[in-house]
Amino acid sequence: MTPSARLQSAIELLDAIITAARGAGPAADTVIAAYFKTRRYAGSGDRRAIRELVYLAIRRAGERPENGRAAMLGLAENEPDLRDLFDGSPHGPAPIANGESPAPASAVPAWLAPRLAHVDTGALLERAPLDLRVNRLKADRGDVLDELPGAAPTRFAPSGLRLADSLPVEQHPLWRDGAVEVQDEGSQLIALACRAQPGETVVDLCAGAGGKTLALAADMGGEGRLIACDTDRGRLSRLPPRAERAGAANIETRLLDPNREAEALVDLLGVADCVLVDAPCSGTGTWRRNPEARWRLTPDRLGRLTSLQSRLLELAATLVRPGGRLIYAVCSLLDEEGADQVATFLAAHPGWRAARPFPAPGIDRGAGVLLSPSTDGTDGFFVASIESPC
Ligand SMILES: C[S@@+](CC[C@H](N)C(=O)[O-])C[C@H]1O[C@@H](n2cnc3c(N)ncnc32)[C@H](O)[C@@H]1O
Repeated sequence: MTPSARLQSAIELLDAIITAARGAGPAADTVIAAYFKTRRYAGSGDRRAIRELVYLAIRRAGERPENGRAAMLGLAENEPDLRDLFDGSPHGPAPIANGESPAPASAVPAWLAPRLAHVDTGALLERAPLDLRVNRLKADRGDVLDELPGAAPTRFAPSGLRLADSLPVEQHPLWRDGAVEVQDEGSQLIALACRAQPGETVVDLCAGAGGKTLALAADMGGEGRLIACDTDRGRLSRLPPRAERAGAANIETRLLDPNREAEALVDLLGVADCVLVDAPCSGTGTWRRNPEARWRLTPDRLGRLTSLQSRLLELAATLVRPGGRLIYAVCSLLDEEGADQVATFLAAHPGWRAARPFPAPGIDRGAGVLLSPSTDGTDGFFVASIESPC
């Protein structure tokens, strides 16, 4: 493909990504994969170059652009050579007309900027590293390090590794044997904040496909009860095969009915040593992995998420035994999803006490801790550890 044809493809892809973001459609990666499936003429070099252009344009625009062409005209402001590729050639984009407006550059949507004033938002858009968690049920970090040249131990998570280059992890024997899982160091630290012990009863209330459940299982040495819940059947169904690969035999999954979650949890009332609420959230802390998520968040959606988060926090509290632990986490840097939620909870529940979830890293924020790409090199998270009265 000519450079102009690549640019035109990137514009078409951006159009599809913008439409998907407007209507809660598929994520950018899914849109890109579907686009190339029907365009076999694009070779691997073309695909790489087009993808690169698409993500550069996405990262540059905090607000959802009008269309793909505006997004790309915006990128051409940073990279003037791109302007020459708007050349009207057979597969290239039409020449730039007088008065055409490029999408403005910004790190975050304007309505969110004041709420993220405490964050280095530029770092939220840098490329994310690839971290692995070594599964201690099957392997030892030192041994895995020997097999992965260029990997280094993570700074704070004791079972983590950071890879120097991206690697098709799922094709690696270490992954196939269950010795490693892909997991950001921040997520590893949240599992660590649970201080799950062998023999305990631990509930992972929003387990999804079980990323943190598997880390908890390793901390429990496979002993005790680990109940992984979620309302999303598809996500939860991905956990059992992962647990099998990881050699984690003590996980039970429980599908919850949205708005009737408590009905499936009656037997756990007041008995859990620890409940993890890894709540559904805006994902502002993971924008470096999903930069187009900035185009999807609206005040309405944020409002729905914060209501759900406070409901889940209340539900989780009913499951914790006297003296037990409630760990609340969101991959968001917004106070309304993090520190404010915990402050409201503590005000309504006298006797519950917050403690720092781990000695380092993170910056204290309200009753919890914020992890962020700029200060800790992890995805952005808020995490709080709250103990119930005895
Ligand atoms: C941040 S994700 C969890 C990620 C997961 N813990 C991990 O480490 O991979 C939040 C999860 O909450 C689930 N969820 C949404 N509403 C829920 C509800 N009412 N009760 C329980 N889980 C819910 C979503 O389906 C989603 O899987």
